[in-house]
Amino acid sequence: MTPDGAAHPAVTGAAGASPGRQRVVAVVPLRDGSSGKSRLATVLDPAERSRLIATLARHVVRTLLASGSVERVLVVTSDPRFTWRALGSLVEPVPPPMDDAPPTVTGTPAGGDGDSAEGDGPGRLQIVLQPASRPGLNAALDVGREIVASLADPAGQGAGGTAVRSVRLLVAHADLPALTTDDVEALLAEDAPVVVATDRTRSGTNLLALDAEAPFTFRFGVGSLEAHLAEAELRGVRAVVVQRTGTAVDLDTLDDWSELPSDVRARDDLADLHAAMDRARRG
Ligand SMILES: Nc1nc2c(ncn2[C@@H]2O[C@H](COP(=O)(O)OP(=O)(O)OP(=O)(O)O)[C@@H](O)[C@H]2O)c(=O)[nH]1
Ligand SMILES: C=C(OP(=O)(O)O)C(=O)O
Repeated sequence: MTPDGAAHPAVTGAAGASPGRQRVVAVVPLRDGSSGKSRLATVLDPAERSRLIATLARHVVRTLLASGSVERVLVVTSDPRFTWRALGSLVEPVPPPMDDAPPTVTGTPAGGDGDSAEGDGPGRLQIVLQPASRPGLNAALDVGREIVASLADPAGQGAGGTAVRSVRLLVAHADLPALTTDDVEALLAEDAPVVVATDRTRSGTNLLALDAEAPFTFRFGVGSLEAHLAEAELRGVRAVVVQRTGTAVDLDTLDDWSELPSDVRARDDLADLHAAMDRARRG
């Protein structure tokens, strides 16, 4: 793995987007509270896996909400009840609308821990139902992207008539225990239309930044780093690859647990899983 802070241009070409004045909306896919972390099923019982899914998602969403550049966070899930239970402590609930608006649950960040930015409006966190008719990770992200694209100002004008470019979409997986606000800001500061934050084996994609309205097919799954770079090339846009500790380390396997920085492994929110993981790791 490369040292923190090192970003690695992988593909170069035409001038890229400058993130300058773009609004940024994060989309976090979170399938449910039971089927995920299946590669840890031999180590953790179902209740522990569910707790791990919730803990990791809380960390990622809290980090995104605390990142100064992120305007709002949409969590796309097929289990809004679990997701609300997992994330509700991060926000002051705002009652969902009574009319036939889309099935979202919104809230504004809870104060008290210094995480919420000044001037937060209602609905900085939205929980979005992934319809059963659109299953899978890539489809979940399409659902999120459609909502994000609808937030773009069609006239290209922000408050006070200043020019505002289209919305920047930041996809972030919900299982990145070492993600920091510095990681998020570093990714968003990359000057390229497509930014891929790869995993520690340099094969997958843990985060992806791109313009919400740019034509681009999500290709998450096995070998998604190469697939996303190929997709960018196909679309004729420049892509850069970023690999930082906080963006690279997800938590799918026992090996991932071993690769976590020791301060992350020791964190309070992972404490109750520590014993189970370490026991399994020792065999
Ligand atoms: N909404 C939604 N999220 C998904 C779906 N599949 C995966 N995800 C999320 O995408 C992220 C990356 O998924 P994986 O790395 O496969 O994680 P996982 O499903 O928890 O783990 P495994 O069971 O080991 O595959 C996690 O935040 C998942 O919750 C899906 O079909 N719908
Ligand atoms: C879905 C992906 O991640 P994971 O390997 O964590 O399943 C991916 O990298 O595209």
